[in-house]
Parts: sequence; structure tokens; C-alpha cells
Amino acid sequence: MRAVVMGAGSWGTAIAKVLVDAGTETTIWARRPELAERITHDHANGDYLPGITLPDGLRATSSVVDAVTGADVVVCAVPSQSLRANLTEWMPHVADDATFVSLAKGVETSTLLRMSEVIAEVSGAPVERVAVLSGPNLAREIAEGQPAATVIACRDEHRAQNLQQAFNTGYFRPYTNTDVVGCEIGGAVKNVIALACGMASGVGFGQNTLATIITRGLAETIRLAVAVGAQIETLAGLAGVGDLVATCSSPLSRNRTFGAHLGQGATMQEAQEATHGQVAEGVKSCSSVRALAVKFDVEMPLTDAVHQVCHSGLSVADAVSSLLGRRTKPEIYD
Ligand SMILES: NC(=O)c1ccc[n+]([C@@H]2O[C@H](COP(=O)([O-])OP(=O)(O)OC[C@H]3O[C@@H](n4cnc5c(N)ncnc54)[C@H](O)[C@@H]3O)[C@@H](O)[C@H]2O)c1
Ligand SMILES: O=P(O)(O)OC[C@H](O)CO
Repeated sequence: MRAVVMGAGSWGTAIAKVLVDAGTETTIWARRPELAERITHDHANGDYLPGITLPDGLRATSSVVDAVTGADVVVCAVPSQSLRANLTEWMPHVADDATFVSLAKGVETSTLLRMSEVIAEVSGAPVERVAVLSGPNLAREIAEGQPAATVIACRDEHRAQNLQQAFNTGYFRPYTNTDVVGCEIGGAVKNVIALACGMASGVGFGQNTLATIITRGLAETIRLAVAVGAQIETLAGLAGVGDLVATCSSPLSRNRTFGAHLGQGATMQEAQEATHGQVAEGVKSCSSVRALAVKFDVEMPLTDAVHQVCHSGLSVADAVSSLLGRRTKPEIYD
């Protein structure tokens, strides 16, 4: 199996290292030629993963044709909102029977499509050739070889099992799942909930508040996921609660960090600047997740609040008051 990782940011680079460590022949595509050079010659990607030594076996290129030609597995490692444009550019060079793996955690704002749906639409591939990799996987920890597990979801179980072998190392353990919808909704919504946790910690609230946001965030994630067609068990797994806890708790999370700046009183622009323009997917996906909730008639108060803070100028303090001022209700309802 020959894999190509399209995108040499934090997660693309870490997952390319995983693939090589798993014994899979791997190329990584970087947009900038100088970055491809550095990965090839210095075995480093200091912009995204400073201090990490990449394996000698990892080949890097900035040529799309060179990267994609002959690849059996195309790993899509660019941000959600730019996946469509990037993939459109790559497609003329992708093999007819290639398998796609999406790493992106988001919902397209212009169409409300999940990333696997965007890939199927742009590539014309049947959904059985599109997989998703998602779990509690902060790139830096994986690149350091810290133990973690993930989920590889594909409607074609046999394809998921082949991918499982291609990504399996002594420190990175993939489980298979056929519930692509559950994994994708879990991955997209946890970024929004991590923004809320960041806001709370930025304000100075403690663990009770964070646990409340994580738990109620999981409740609204499950409501949406099930409405869209997911299995509830998936949300109790690595791509649901696992990723939610990791992202909401870790200072390494870009979404949580972005939210923390807002909680400390920064404007959106100041938060962007403070996080050096790094991609916090939830900032855009809170709009598309909220729109999906409206479409499926699902109540998502935390997502609503994050959306209003990020896009309607609501202050974090007013968002807190409005969340706590809602009518009281049972913990469990449909
Ligand atoms: N970083 C993590 O810990 C992590 C872990 C799991 C999943 N993810 C998900 O993986 C996806 C990629 O994340 P990442 O951390 O590698 O992001 P990143 O910002 O570190 O890197 C993004 C890569 O995409 C490239 N790119 C191509 N077109 C782009 C465009 N139009 N705008 C911006 N970048 C463009 C960039 O050059 C860069 O190489 C995201 O959806 C993220 O949610 C990230
Ligand atoms: O840094 P974040 O917030 O994009 O989160 C990274 C990963 O998705 C964690 O699994």
C-alpha cells in the first residue's frame, strides 16, 4: 500500500510519521517547496511540530502530481473549509480506485456537508471508498509517540481493516467502525464545545463548570448525531467522548485556546492574532453545526451560545447568563 498525506500541518505531519512508523510507504505533500525540502533533508517540520524528528523513510514533495500519482490511499489533511478547493485541484491525478481518508473535523459552511460527503461529491467515489480517522489525537502528543487510540470509520468494513493495519503502531492503536456519520459529527461538534470550555477557563471558572460543559456538550452532540443517522454507541467511544474530553481539557487544543482568549476578554481578531492565525475549526463549524441543528430540529444551546459569541458579538458573560437563565428541564429528554 502506498499512502500520500495531502497537507503538512500539525496533524498531517504527525499522521505521516505514524504511517511510516507502521511500515507503510508514505509521501507527504506540503504547499511550500521550502517546507518539503526541510522535511526531506532535515527530517523536521519546525513550523508545526518543533523539536520532533521525522523518520528518514518519509518522502516529501510540493508537487501535487508527484505526490498523488500512484497513491492507493489519499489522506486529506487540510482544514475543512478548504478541502473542496484542494481536492478539486488534486483529483485529475488521483487513481480511479484510490481510497480517501479524511482527517478534517468540521462541517462545510456553504453546504452543511460532512467531510466524507464533500470527498464523495468532488471525487465521484462511492462512499465505500471514503474513510474517516478521528479520535483523541492531539498532534504533538502523537508525534512524540505518546500512546493513544483512534477510530477508522468506513462503510466498507474490509477497507477499514486494511487501513487499520496501515496506521497501526506500538503507540497509535486504530479501532474500526462503520459509523462514519457518528465519527464525523463527534469530531466536528467537539471543536465547538472545546471553544466553550476555553471561554469558561478564560473567565476563571473551575472544574465543575468544565465538567458541566463537557457533559451537556456530549448530550447535544448525541442529539444531533442520532438525528443525522449515527449510532449512539459511537458517541460513547473514542471519536465521541474520547475526543471531546481530550480537546476540552488540553492546553494543546487550538479550539480551547482560542476560546480561552475570548473568555479573557479578547475580540475575535485579537484571539486570531494571539493564536497566530492557527486553524480553530470550531470557529467556522459552529455556524454549520448550528445550521444542521436547525435543519434537523435539534436543540443545541451550547453551540448556539458559541455561535453568538463568535459571530453575533455576544459577550461571554452574557452567553453564560443566557445559558443558565433557560427554563429548567429533565436531564434526559428526546
Ligand atoms: N492538529 C491536531 O492535533 C489535529 C488532530 C486531529 C485532527 N485534526 C484536524 O485535521 C485537520 C488539519 O489540521 P492540522 O492541525 O493539520 O491543521 P494545520 O493548520 O496545522 O495545517 C493545515 C495544512 O493544510 C494546508 N492548507 C492547504 N490549503 C489550505 C488553506 N486554504 N488554508 C489553510 N491551510 C491550508 C496548510 O498549508 C497546512 O499544511 C483539521 O480539520 C483539524 O481539525 C487536527
Ligand atoms: O487543536 P484542536 O482544537 O484542533 O484539536 C485537535 C484534535 O482534533 C484533538 O483530537
